[in-house]
Amino acid sequence: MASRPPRRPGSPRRARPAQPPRPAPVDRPRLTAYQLLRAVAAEDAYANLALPTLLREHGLTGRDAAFATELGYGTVRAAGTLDEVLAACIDRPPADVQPEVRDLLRLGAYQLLRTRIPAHAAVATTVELSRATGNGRAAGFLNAVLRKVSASDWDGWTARLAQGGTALRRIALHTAHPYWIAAAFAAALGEQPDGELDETRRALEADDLRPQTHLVAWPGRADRDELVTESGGSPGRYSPYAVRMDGGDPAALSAVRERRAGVQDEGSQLCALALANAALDGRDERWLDLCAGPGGKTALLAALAGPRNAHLTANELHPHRAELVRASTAHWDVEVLTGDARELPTPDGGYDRVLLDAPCTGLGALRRRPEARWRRGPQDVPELTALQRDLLAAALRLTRPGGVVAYVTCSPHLAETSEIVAGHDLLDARAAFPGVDHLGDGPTVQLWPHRHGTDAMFCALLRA
Ligand SMILES: C[S@@+](CC[C@H](N)C(=O)[O-])C[C@H]1O[C@@H](n2cnc3c(N)ncnc32)[C@H](O)[C@@H]1O
Repeated sequence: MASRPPRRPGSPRRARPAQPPRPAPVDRPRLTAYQLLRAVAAEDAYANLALPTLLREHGLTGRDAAFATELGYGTVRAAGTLDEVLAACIDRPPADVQPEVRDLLRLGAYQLLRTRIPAHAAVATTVELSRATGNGRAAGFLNAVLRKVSASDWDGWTARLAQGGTALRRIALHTAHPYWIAAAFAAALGEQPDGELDETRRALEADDLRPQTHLVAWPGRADRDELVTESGGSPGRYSPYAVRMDGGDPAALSAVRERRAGVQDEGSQLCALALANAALDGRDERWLDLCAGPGGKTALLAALAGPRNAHLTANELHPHRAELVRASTAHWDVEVLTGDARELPTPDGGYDRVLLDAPCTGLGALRRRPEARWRRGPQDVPELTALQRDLLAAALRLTRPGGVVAYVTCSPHLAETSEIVAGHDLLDARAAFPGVDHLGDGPTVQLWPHRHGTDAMFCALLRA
């Protein structure tokens, strides 16, 4: 800030013309991050959909865009743990804090505890932001609370908040996950809440990082090696069609613009491939993707079905998502139906291979949706598992005797995975994941971010 020359003691103060108060300077990346928090909290926005619009509106690119993204996504991801820290620093119930001020506090606390921004800058810029957003009357409160937050670091706060709790509670706080999700991960990894929890910690840490973008080079439409060259990425670890990008915008690639390649997590590719790879005797002509929207796996299955003289049908409950399936499969001969998979007007036993990529909690793809971990709750699970059971019964009914069903979820929650397929005739799904390491004892497959660098996808193969 420019400093004025000191006034000589005793010299008369010169009258200055009245000036309107100067608007507080706006730090656009921080303002963008704050507006993202408001959109998520007040409008139930999805952060990954709201952010690109905000970046465009503020004309942010390059380092500024990266900084706004880091602040916005990081704060949204850590919101639950940040709220516990803030509650310990506020002398009134957090629910009594005005929502705009609570978001400013979260943003300030995130900078203090999870970035290398110096404490004085984190506090000062948050106070400035309060003025720039019409919340200036809370400036003193923000300053006081954030100074208390800055008295310790992330490790110190999470250790203090976890005192007297289980080791799992500490890991959940430290990796910014709700306890019930940390418990679901531990159970899926076979670890106890009061045990060593080494792998659970690694899984939750990996789940707290932004994921690498994966591309799929659809067979028959794109060459994987050319996509590696064009994207500057590297070949996927397991899927013969995957490319792992090291950065950059996939939408800028000509292969993606020309719909020869798409964006798809390698784990999702592997689960679609597992259905195509599964051993099958007899007829292999009719494939079905039962819950297909928005059509990522449908596109890969369509690309695989054609050369094998199989025909693919896709079904989706919601008409707007069925439209997305049509768009994603426009280059192939795919029949797209719109309806409830439990009441499809197709004859029982009509299909040889059926993919049931079931609606689920999405706990295995939290890396992609910063706000999702705090929106879902354990109360969501029973309704979903009831639907998953009904959908699996429908999938088996639609499959011919001896045919195969791939039951897939992007969740590792045991209630949505092993417990749904228990009691059915399971194939050893590991055989349909050639070259994939760390697959455990089977017969089902659970992929993990920390083991495979993929979403935590589950796949069981069932004989109808
Ligand atoms: C996990 S998503 C499928 C993702 C898709 N396989 C992909 O890779 O792009 C589950 C889909 O099932 C749809 N769905 C939910 N209930 C359904 C039902 N009863 N019948 C058919 N589809 C349903 C949802 O709308 C959602 O699009």
